[in-house]
Amino acid sequence: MSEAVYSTETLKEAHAQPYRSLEGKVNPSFLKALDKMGYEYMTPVQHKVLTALPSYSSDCLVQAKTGTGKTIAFLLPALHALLEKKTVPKGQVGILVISPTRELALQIAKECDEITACLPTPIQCHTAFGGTARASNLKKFLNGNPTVLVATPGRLNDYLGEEEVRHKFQNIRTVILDEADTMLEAGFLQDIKKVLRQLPPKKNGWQGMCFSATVPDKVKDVISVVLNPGYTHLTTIDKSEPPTVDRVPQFSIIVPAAKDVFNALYALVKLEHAQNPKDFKTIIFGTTANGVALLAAMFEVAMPELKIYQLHSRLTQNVRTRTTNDFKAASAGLMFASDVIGRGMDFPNVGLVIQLGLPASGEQYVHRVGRTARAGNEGRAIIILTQNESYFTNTNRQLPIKPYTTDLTPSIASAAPVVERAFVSVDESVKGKAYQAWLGFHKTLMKNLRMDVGGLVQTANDYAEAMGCPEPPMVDKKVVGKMGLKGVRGLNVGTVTRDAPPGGGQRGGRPAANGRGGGGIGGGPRRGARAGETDPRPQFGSSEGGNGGNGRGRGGARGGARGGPKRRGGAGGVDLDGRVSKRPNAL
Ligand SMILES: Nc1ncnc2c1ncn2[C@@H]1O[C@H](COP(=O)(O)OP(=O)(O)OP(=O)(O)O)[C@@H](O)[C@H]1O
Repeated sequence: MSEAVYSTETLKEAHAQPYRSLEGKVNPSFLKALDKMGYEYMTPVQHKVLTALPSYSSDCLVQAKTGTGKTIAFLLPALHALLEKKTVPKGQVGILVISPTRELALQIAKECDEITACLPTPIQCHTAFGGTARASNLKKFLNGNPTVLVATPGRLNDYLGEEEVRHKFQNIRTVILDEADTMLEAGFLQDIKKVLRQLPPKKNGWQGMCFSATVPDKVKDVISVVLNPGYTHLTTIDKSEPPTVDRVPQFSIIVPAAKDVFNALYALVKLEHAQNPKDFKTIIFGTTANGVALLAAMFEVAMPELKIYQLHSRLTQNVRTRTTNDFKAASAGLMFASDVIGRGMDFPNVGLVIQLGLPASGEQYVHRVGRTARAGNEGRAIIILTQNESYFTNTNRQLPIKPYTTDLTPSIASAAPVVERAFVSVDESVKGKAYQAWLGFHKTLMKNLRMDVGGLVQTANDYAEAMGCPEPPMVDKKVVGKMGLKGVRGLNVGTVTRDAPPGGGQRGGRPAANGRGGGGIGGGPRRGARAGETDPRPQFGSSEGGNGGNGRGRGGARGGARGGPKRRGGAGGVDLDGRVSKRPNAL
């Protein structure tokens, strides 16, 4: 099949093989569970894995488009082989699934629970990720029978630091990397290697399974950390097809400058909503967590007719989980998100994905687009870029992006007063954090953006002006130093204290030459902000891994997570919160 059509109806029409045809090959309890889940036919990737894999214990690299049912495609053979071989004693982990994000880990665990629900003896599936109570989860894990563990790398490494935990992996039989290209990328690779060092060696015979929608060549170079040479490579992607969700119409809107993005986004959402007022379920991806929080805050005021959601690493894990579940169940709403849900997450019936600003890569763009048009449904995708950022479409010519068909110019002009008014209600500290995150994110892209530091700061200040800041928000001098922006004209440098978040600034903080007549104390902090609402730490120089839930940083601190390794390896970059870290921008 060349098209990704995967609802039961369309699968039937496409003459997909029914799960029934696997009777005698797959444990009947799984077939019963699949039937209960409403999965009558195999999607192409499920069919391929279940019929073309030499054995259900074979090492494999599997590539299939987003939203085509890869989760079942790895769980089913691994679980079947686990039950058949019976080599994993009670209390030991048999299958380890490693996922890049907390939300995805939860989603996989839920699917595992469903598929094992009809077994005569239930199987326990545990999760381990940051931002959750470590001690009680670990106790449950150690005292329970976690036959399957779904984990994010940071918390997993944290667990594996304990002798008792390592003991539970002595009979491991399958290690699965979901979103394998991300897991084997520079940022995560060190974590994965560290995990593998704590597990029994590969020569003991455990199976490795790597699944992803995108598999760049650089990943194939390091795949040997989990797969034996001679592994089976299965793909349902036709080589002649563009490597993307080709049946999703994709459009771009190029606006002149950073100051125009808010008006353009508002005008676009207004227009798209008017065209589809019923069941308008849309995800809007921003570049940094704090940038996303800003958009959500503005839209809450500007568009009260829509239910607004937000998901990013600056929220507690409880809030993240609740919001994930709410948005999954919602029939309509506007979700503002960072890449914490850029991959793998299955939100039913999302009809539109909007990306505001540059994705980390062409692959990440594809994964974000893949949040729509899932399981056979329709969907569209739109990316808004500034003129400076428009190189993205030129350097990713394989992506089928066409110019947006409606001229938004008049709507953008009429959006301006609404957006301006809405920003009046947005807290200055939210603006300040978004400004700082913007600087951090774009600093790493200066070469591509063809900007020097002066131009970068000027553009950031235009962005601040567009959000209604009377002058550039204050940035802590330590942060300015870490960003390598010391002495750059136009910055409002000061001392940001515990009570004064970025954008606020301590009274009496040293005003800097901001090129706008000084002043220095930009948009003071909201007085009496509750503890925990502001970030006492300078926002650069630490590596949180807020996306991956690696057990450290904000979510971890609040949820009682213990610190994992201090940093990830790899090329320097800015994490999803716009903070400089040692790892690249991708998840
Ligand atoms: N055999 C099937 N029949 C009908 N629906 C299915 C089937 N298998 C999976 N689905 C549904 O398809 C959707 C996508 O599945 P899944 O999340 O596993 O896709 P994926 O390929 O892992 O996506 P991504 O690349 O984004 O991670 C889910 O809603 C899932 O419930």
